[in-house]
Amino acid sequence: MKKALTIAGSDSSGGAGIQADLKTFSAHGVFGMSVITAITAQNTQGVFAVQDISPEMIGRQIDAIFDDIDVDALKIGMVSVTDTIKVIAEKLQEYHFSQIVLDPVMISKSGYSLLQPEAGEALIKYLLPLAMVVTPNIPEAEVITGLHIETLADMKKAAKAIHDLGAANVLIKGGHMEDDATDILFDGEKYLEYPGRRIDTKHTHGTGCTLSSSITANIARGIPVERAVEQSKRYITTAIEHSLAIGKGVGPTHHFYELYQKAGMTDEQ
Ligand SMILES: Nc1ncnc2c1ncn2[C@@H]1O[C@H](COP(=O)(O)OP(=O)(O)OP(=O)(O)O)[C@@H](O)[C@H]1O
Ligand SMILES: Cc1ncc(CO)c(N)n1
Repeated sequence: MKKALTIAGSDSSGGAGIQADLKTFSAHGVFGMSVITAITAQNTQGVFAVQDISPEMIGRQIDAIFDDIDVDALKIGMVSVTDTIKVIAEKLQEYHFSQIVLDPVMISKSGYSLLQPEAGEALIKYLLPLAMVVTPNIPEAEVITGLHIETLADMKKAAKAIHDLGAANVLIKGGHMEDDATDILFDGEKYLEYPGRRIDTKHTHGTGCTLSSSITANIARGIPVERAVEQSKRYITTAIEHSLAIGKGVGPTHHFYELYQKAGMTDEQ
């Protein structure tokens, strides 16, 4: 069985973070493991408190996994502070690990800062160059590049700028655009468009986490990046179409193996 790891924060309401990642791995038939970087008190209405896990404990979790188990791919989500970023980067270099999907989580949908502003530079300096795929949304791509993004052409410009910072493949997500939810992938040579019609729902809690963990699971299964993203775009679209009106606010996406089959992805290994 293929094995995937998520290095991310816990979302007590189960819609985003570690919980979304592990559900997504399971739905893809991949064995999921976790390194918890922070615990959030969070629900569908907001993030109310965050407790960061110490960098030492994060390092120990990474060691415990890599000393014992062969990881096929991993994703990085919420990383909170500079010292957390540094220990993750050091450990992944120590283990010569490169199947890395980086979701540069900055601000939650409800507006809470999940990455301290001064840690943004460390994320760019230490984690971006290690990423096989990085998956910023529009506001994150704007922070990373300093560019203003309104059009598909702007997304392409930002993708190129982020590639220049060292990430091998850059996927800019169009979830925050006005009309279509089209995502753009740049691999250093060509741009690929992954068109997506906008689904009219408020229940989009954890869409970014779900997409990046789906890509991680597909990479763990040996699927090349372009096709992994294509399949994961289908998965997230289906997961949003079937999202759940759980709680009083922004409900979560839906993860079920049947959805994975419905998205037409069972033909792969
Ligand atoms: N309403 C929608 N309809 C269709 N696709 C959507 C919608 N919202 C987001 N997506 C898609 O979901 C994926 C995640 O994108 P999004 O921009 O929402 O990520 P995010 O902002 O990082 O999410 P999060 O708030 O969980 O951090 C992308 O493929 C995007 O195109
Ligand atoms: C723990 C966690 N990670 C990521 C997100 C995505 O915004 C969130 N809301 N919570």
